[in-house]
Amino acid sequence: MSALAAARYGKDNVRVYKVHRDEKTGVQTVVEMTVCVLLEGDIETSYTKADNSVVVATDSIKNTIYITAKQQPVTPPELFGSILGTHFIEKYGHIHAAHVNIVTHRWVRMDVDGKPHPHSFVKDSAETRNVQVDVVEGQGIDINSAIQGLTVLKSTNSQFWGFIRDEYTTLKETWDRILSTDVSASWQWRRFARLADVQANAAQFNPAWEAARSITLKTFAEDNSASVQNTMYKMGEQILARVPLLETVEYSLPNNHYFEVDLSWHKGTKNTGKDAEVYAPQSNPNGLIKCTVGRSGQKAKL
Ligand SMILES: O=c1[nH]c(=O)c2[nH]c(=O)[nH]c2[nH]1
Repeated sequence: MSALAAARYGKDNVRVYKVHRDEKTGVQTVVEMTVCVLLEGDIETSYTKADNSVVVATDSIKNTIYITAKQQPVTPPELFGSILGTHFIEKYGHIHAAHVNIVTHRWVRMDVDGKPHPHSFVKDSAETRNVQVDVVEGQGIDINSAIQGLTVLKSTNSQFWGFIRDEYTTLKETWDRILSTDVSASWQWRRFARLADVQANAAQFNPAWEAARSITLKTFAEDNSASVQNTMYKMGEQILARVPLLETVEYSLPNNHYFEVDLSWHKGTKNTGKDAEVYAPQSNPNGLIKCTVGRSGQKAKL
């Protein structure tokens, strides 16, 4: 005998673009996002008994995303996700949870002749702003916000020494290395009781994203890094200090290595140590360093 242990379904990769036209100034603002909505509830018989009477078609879910984007603000994405998720649990009595994921793509207003252009934008990197919104009937709304794909490099002021040396160690200690990573940073908000609670705090979401982004960049640039571990911890603690409504901040940072190249075989060319100028960027393998920073008093899961 078998039984359905867990199930959720919905529409993924719903691409949505919305423009706001300010009639007075002629300035237009655009948002492009990729949305996933997955539903949970009393849907077991659709799997076990071929009973489609409990199924909100994924096509209808896609339509609902478009209609909600038309009728409601799509920014901040934390609010849009909460509005969308709440719609499903309120509209359908047998749907008890909605899981909304939104990836917002980076369209940055163009500067032309030193002035912000009213309707032209540039995608200056693969960086995205992401949210995961879980709306659960009777429990509330959990929101996780994130930055992904923010690629950074510093050409000095990064060290790595004092690590374990044993019969497996070949890495040399260094007091000056290249540090490069693709930042994934996320921050977990304290649970919101309901949509009204998210609406009451909606003004906090954009400043939190700006703070997370600027603290990440500033700390990366200014810290004379002892290790990826230590630098990411410094980022996390500053973000928590800046945004009281956050419970945790999480980082996942690949260490994208740049190796020195010994060129002494060519006429004794000096290209190592203090003479290193030409390096070989490595695609793999890479270090991968993760951490979650919480508030002291919270239990650590180490
Ligand atoms: O910042 C670093 N942390 C490590 O844990 C590590 N390990 C390694 O080989 N290089 C580095 N760099």
